[in-house]
Amino acid sequence: MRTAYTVDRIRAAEQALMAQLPPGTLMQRAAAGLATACADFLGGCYGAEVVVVAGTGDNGGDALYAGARLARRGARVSAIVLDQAKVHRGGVAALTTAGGWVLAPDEYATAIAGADLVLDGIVGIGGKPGLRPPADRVLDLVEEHAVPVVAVDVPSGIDVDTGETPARHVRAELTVTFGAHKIGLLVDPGATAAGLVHLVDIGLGPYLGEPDVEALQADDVAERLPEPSRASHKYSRGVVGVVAGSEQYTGAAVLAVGGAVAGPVGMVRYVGPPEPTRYVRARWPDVVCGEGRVQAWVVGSGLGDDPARADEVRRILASGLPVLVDADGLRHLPERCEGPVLLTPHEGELARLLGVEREAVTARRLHYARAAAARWNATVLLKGATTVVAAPDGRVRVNTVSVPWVATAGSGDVLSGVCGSLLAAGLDPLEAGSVGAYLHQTAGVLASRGGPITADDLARAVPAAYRMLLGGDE
Ligand SMILES: NC(=O)C1=CN([C@@H]2O[C@H](COP(=O)(O)OP(=O)(O)OC[C@H]3O[C@@H](n4cnc5c(N)ncnc54)[C@H](OP(=O)(O)O)[C@@H]3O)[C@@H](O)[C@H]2O)[C@@H](O)CC1
Ligand SMILES: [K+]
Repeated sequence: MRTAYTVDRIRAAEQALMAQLPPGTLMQRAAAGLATACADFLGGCYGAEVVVVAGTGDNGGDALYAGARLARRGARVSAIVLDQAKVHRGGVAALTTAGGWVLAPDEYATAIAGADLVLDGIVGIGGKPGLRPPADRVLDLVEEHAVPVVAVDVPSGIDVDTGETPARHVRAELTVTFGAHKIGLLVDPGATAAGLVHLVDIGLGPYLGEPDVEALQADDVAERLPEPSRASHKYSRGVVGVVAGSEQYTGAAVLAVGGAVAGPVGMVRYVGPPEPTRYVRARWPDVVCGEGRVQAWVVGSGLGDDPARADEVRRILASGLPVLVDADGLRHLPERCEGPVLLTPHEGELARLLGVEREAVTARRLHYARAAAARWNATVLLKGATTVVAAPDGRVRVNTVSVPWVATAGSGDVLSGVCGSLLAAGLDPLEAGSVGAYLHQTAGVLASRGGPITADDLARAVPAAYRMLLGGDE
């Protein structure tokens, strides 16, 4: 499990650990891990040109001490000190002793133009979003010359607790973070700004407590994927009912059912008008068409605006059974949901639900997913490159496995079927949403292999992804 914490929790853990250790120990642990990660990034230190950009806090200190270590290994390391009066003195002394030097402002452009790597030590967890002068002018030069950036702890300028980027910020290829993941490294747009994230263990673990945000990894997903036992039969494995598609949108029915049959349930029921029913029957002979008992429902994709289907959605939502509500179904939510409900909007749908602009949701994904979960008393899975799943009790999971080719028409219909199948097999909405999102993206990896895919390819790849995660044969 990848776990992320608020800045306050990380600060508290840092205080508790620091009380046990000689002063400066944590900064040296951080700098050592950072220097090793930079050396790996560069593919060796000797002769590499490194520019450290050091702000006024300990983040700058980490960067300067790491610069000193790289200089001792043969790199040519210079530093841009953003404020001479407030810079970490020990860090500057260590760098100059190791053979590095501090640049004068008229040397910045030439040094950055010739750099193999820029180390972003402008601000860390003490930073407010945005960059102040002269950091913004230095970033102009870095971007103009397209120099790769390794961010120290966080990419400077992001909102560390939310991943929001309301103002100018660094875009890193690699972020080397200390002690624990910060929420802003896992949630977009901050996650994208961070690039790859490498965690350096500095010993905070025992002091951190419960995480604020979690991201499942392959072994966590494998533990949660339902598997039948020898005693299982089709009903005990779970039955999922799918209410999707219409005369106009027949594909939504086929794709949502395709996701559902690829999941762990023993049986799928489809309930819909004649035309999509014909398509579903032709494609999935194992699917039972018509009403009957189920353990969970998937409702919503491609329903159109038939009032009878809207009533059906309301009736299902009032049944108390676990329900996944997607797309058109989201227009028929009650004032507050009762029972286990998983809503799966994309950003535009969530914006409509909450009465805000789509851009606002893009900018504040975690905030609006949490707000909707609290508002409707339901778990909200906000689709996107880093999927956010927020439960009404405040727990949050994000999915960081992301394949851009998965963003294709009908992909969400497949996801709804997969997650609904997991709900019917007994997972609660937070588990079904987070496991389903991981499974869906893993299917995307297998189907795409670096090229374009259709939603149908995705559904067909789900069983192989399931098998792979369970450790079965390829
Ligand atoms: N936690 C741990 O266990 C460990 C933490 N360690 C390291 O310590 C780092 C935290 O250090 P920190 O507390 O000194 O704060 P930091 O982020 O360097 O910057 C604060 C300074 O920046 C300024 N400033 C603020 N916003 C700004 C902006 N937008 N643009 C420009 N400037 C801005 C602000 O100035 P002020 O607003 O006060 O004028 C303040 O002086 C942490 O990220 C990690 O790298 C490791 O060494 C070891 C273990
Ligand atoms: K930084």
